[in-house]
Amino acid sequence: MNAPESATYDLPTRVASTPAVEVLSAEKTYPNGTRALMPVDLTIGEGEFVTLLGPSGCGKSTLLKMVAGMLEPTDGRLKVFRKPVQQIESSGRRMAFVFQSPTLMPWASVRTNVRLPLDLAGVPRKEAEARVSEALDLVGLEKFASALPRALSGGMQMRVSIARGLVTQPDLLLMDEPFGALDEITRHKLDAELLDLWREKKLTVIFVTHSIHEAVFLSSRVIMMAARPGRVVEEFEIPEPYPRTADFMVSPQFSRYAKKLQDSLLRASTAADEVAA
Ligand SMILES: Nc1ncnc2c1ncn2[C@@H]1O[C@H](COP(=O)(O)OP(=O)(O)OP(=O)(O)O)[C@@H](O)[C@H]1O
Repeated sequence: MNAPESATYDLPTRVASTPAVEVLSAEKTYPNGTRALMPVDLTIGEGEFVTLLGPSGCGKSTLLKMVAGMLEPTDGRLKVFRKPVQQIESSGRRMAFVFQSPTLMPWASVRTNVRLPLDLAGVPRKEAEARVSEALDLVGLEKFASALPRALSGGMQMRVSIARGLVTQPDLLLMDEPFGALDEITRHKLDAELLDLWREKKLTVIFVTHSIHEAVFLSSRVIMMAARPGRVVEEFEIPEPYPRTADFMVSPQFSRYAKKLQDSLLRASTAADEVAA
């Protein structure tokens, strides 16, 4: 992806001012009786980069899908840009969801795949094409607009998926382990590019991962969750300046944050085992 024009980052961390997402005692029990989430209270400010971290089954995806309005809470409420999720359009703001798998239409070109949300929304073709070109440019795939997905590497397919999210010009980007299936080097490259996009587009991001290192590298705040039943157990600020370069990853402070998260993850996993025993 292209670097933002100005690469000077002055913010130590984003200051949570206006809430972008408010989770108000929202909980979820699935129809089969699985208690996926105990009541969660969480406010995410505009411009934050928040990561949900925790052992398998702790409800990260469930929480993200409730924020997206793809799942109804069993009890409690969620607001996005001060409106109930279903009324986000009336706030004049938009959100996009990027899944772990790129889920591209294999028979359609990169350009057509990225245009899909605009076609579904009935955006006129000329405007849609211009926005697709801009989104492909942002993720560095403008030269591959006519290619079919199978001609692209896993990392490039994920970029297409991100472009498809960005084409709707979202204010809030929800990402469910988007780089989990990629090799370490590609993942790190996309992490760095995502931070550039976050900064350039002034996005609010909620990012699900299993990776402590990814969480430290990306986040202004990490929410630690535990399983059985799923719940939020701790949260951590990562008040380090952006951009976060490769040097940050080998710094003593990076190791300190990683150790804190590792200890917390261990506590979260042990808590689940004790509940299960
Ligand atoms: N549609 C569903 N019906 C019933 N139970 C579900 C459903 N989706 C998820 N669950 C259960 O809810 C709990 C939370 O699942 P969820 O996928 O939200 O966790 P997660 O933290 O995202 O897990 P992972 O890290 O493995 O992706 C798990 O016990 C899971 O098996």
